[in-house]
Amino acid sequence: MAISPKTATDRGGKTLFDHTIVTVERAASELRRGRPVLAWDQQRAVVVQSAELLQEDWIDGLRSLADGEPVVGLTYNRANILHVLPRSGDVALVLLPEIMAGDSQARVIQSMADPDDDLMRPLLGPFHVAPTGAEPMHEAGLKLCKLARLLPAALFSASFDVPDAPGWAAARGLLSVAAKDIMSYDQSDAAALRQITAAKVPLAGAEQTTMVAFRPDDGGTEHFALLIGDPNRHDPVLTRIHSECFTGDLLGSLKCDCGEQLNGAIRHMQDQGGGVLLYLAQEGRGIGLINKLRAYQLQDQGFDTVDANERLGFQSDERIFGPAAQMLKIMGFDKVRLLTNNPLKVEGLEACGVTVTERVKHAFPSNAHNDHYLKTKKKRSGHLLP
Ligand SMILES: Nc1nc2c(ncn2[C@@H]2O[C@H](COP(=O)(O)OP(=O)(O)OP(=O)(O)O)[C@@H](O)[C@H]2O)c(=O)[nH]1
Ligand SMILES: [Zn+2]
Repeated sequence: MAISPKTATDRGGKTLFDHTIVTVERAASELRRGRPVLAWDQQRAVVVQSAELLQEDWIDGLRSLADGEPVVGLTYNRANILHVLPRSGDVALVLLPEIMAGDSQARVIQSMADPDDDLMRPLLGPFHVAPTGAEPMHEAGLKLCKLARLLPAALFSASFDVPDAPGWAAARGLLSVAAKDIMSYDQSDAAALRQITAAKVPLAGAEQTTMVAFRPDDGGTEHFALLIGDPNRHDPVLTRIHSECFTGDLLGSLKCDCGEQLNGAIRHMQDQGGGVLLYLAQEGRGIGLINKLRAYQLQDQGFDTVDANERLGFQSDERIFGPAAQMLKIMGFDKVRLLTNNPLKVEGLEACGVTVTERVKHAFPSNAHNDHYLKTKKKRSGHLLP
């Protein structure tokens, strides 16, 4: 169905022809399909391709699109593991490595991205950093990989001057996206959240519960809130920001404390006469379920939860709190008593304009499987745990 200009400008005063979020979402989906996209900044551009999904013929494909050799882009954390460092900033551009007879270049590039192979290929390298430093499009390219829930590593064409990047891309059947739109995506996606619907969902132990659904106008990430009881809007509301954990929340995994924290928060709110549970679609501290399972695989090899994330090329925590703050504001809450052991959640929420009047501790006894995880949270991530 075509969208008439009237409909397009009708939704909360925003225009659907402001393509920012739509374009970033589409570009992320292209990467997930193993397709390249063009990232541009001012008059410069690079073609970006996810490293983990790379196929051999695309290396020549990138050579044919831009003069010069492609380079592999890695975050500081991943580059550090491979003993290369960025020339500046957080992105290392690495020359295509020599390959041994019988190996494929795409396979070696995948191994540079994916630590699953670190033990199988301990002699990978040495790697050499490219003579030119990263440009804004490279940083944006890696951010786009993260938004696509892929490993943050990419094959980039040589960068080049281009007066009309969208036109250049369209002529070659590629999607183009501005680096600045990728970098501001998190804020725009959160700011565009709208309440879509709300319905009663009686929970065992909290029968007066309403589930409220939020979605950005332009098709980005959906988040949910549970209103337990009917908390009043004038006093600070008992609140839990809970990041999605499929394994802990749904499957009852003993590897983390999420399931207990989720059910414990609902019980606590019921006992206290009401509260708000914000259920954020930020699985695995924002890296996605597949990457969390990769992190678990590394933990099976002996790395702790922080080192595992970093070995994958991520920060130890990739979450953002804009969506949580936005949902609270839309529902009419501006002051909270936050159920958490994590000081970063308090800071994150306050930075987004919500007052945290009190941190309410939210700890549960450990078990044989999550004891080390909880100790790591206390020791390395500053969690206020007993
Ligand atoms: N990357 C990664 N994510 C994990 C791991 N274990 C649990 N998670 C994720 O961590 C998040 C836990 O979120 P929360 O319980 O809301 O937050 P928290 O930082 O532990 O802080 P609290 O409010 O004190 O519970 C969920 O998204 C889980 O999926 C892990 O080993 N690696
Ligand atoms: Zn969990």
